[in-house]
Amino acid sequence: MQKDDAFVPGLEGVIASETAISLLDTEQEQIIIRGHDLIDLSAQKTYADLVYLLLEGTLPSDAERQAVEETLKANYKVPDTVTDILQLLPKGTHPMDGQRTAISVSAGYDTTLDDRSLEANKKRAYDILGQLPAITVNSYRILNQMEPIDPDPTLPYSANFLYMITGKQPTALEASIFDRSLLLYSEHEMPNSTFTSRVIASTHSDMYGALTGAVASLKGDLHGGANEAVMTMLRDAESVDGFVHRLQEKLKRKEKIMGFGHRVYMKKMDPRALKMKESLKQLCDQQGDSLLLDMCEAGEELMAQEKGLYPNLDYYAAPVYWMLGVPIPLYTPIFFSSRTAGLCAHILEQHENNRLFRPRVKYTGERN
Ligand SMILES: CC(=O)SCCNC(=O)CCNC(=O)[C@H](O)C(C)(C)COP(=O)(O)OP(=O)(O)OC[C@H]1O[C@@H](n2cnc3c(N)ncnc32)[C@H](O)[C@@H]1OP(=O)(O)O
Ligand SMILES: O=C([O-])CC(=O)C(=O)O
Repeated sequence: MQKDDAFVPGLEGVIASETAISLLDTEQEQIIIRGHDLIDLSAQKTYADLVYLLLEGTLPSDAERQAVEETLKANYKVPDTVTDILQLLPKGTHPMDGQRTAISVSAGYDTTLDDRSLEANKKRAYDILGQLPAITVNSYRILNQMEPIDPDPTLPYSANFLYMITGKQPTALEASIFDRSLLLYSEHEMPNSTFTSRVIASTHSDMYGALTGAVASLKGDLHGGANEAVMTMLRDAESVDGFVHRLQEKLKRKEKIMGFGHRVYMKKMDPRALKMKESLKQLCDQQGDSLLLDMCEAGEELMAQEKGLYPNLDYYAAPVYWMLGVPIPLYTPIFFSSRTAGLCAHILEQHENNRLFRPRVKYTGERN
């Protein structure tokens, strides 16, 4: 029998799974995705490369990347009735909940739902990734009394996603910064949402169910929801002094500051946040307005001094999305859309090499 002292709150540091997908190597300071350093990949590769790497296991050739793009585009169409269901949700529903509902409902349209083979699961992953820009953006648009928008298949997948969000053709810089944000968000070892999806998949439940659980997990502000909370703080503060003052007040009240800290990176900045900070600088230079960068740097300095805490990816992704013209309620759904590539890779892996998750408890209740 397992001893009670095996209990670790929040499973901190516990090895929960074997995986060949990714590792946070805190000693070498690397995020390893199928053998490659994610930060190196972000300098040379696109989100479509990461989709292929995560689902197929190797980096694609140019022709294979092009085939990924074509496959995703061929799956852009969302069934009309899924859009109708989004229309029925109460206005004011968060698009994350719209996204969760649409993914859940999509199970009913899968004519091979009970086929959990690698081949069927991969096809399903590409289908869902293809549909996610329309599901995500149109959840937001419908819930805000706007007409759904159609994808533009002449644009690459990520540029089309940004186009659907803003309704404008992105510049080359905007498209490449958005693509990089998707790449950086695509996979990150065993965060709460990935663990959730693997736990669900381990009962032989299907990919839609595992992803639906993962959306719910990612929504919380201790996880993906932090990017929206960061931007709301920055927007409401309006100035560098206003932002610093707000952070100081929150710290006095012992509140958590969203966008700082990480379960794994304790004493340094999330390397992905550094990359998004570079993108923020580029956008500030291009737009001739450095306010958001100045605010973020002042917040970063204060948090290092006062708490010894450093930014995570959400802290710098938030102002980047703002400068790209993305409405705040879409920040976490975009994170989820990108992460679906990693999540699907984990669900595939779980189905291929399964052991049911069923841990035990440290009982603290009464016993008569
Ligand atoms: C892409 C992502 O999903 S990254 C995560 C995004 N989430 C956030 O940014 C939310 C804000 N951050 C946090 O809440 C945390 O840092 C987490 C949840 C990400 C990880 O934290 P955990 O490993 O659970 O650490 P925990 O919450 O126990 O914090 C340890 C200590 O640091 C403090 N701390 C950690 N993060 C923060 C923060 N953001 N602001 C203020 N204090 C913090 C805690 O208050 C605690 O202090 P104490 O020991 O004096 O009580
Ligand atoms: O790893 C985590 O716990 C959270 C995170 O940064 C991510 O999911 O990208």
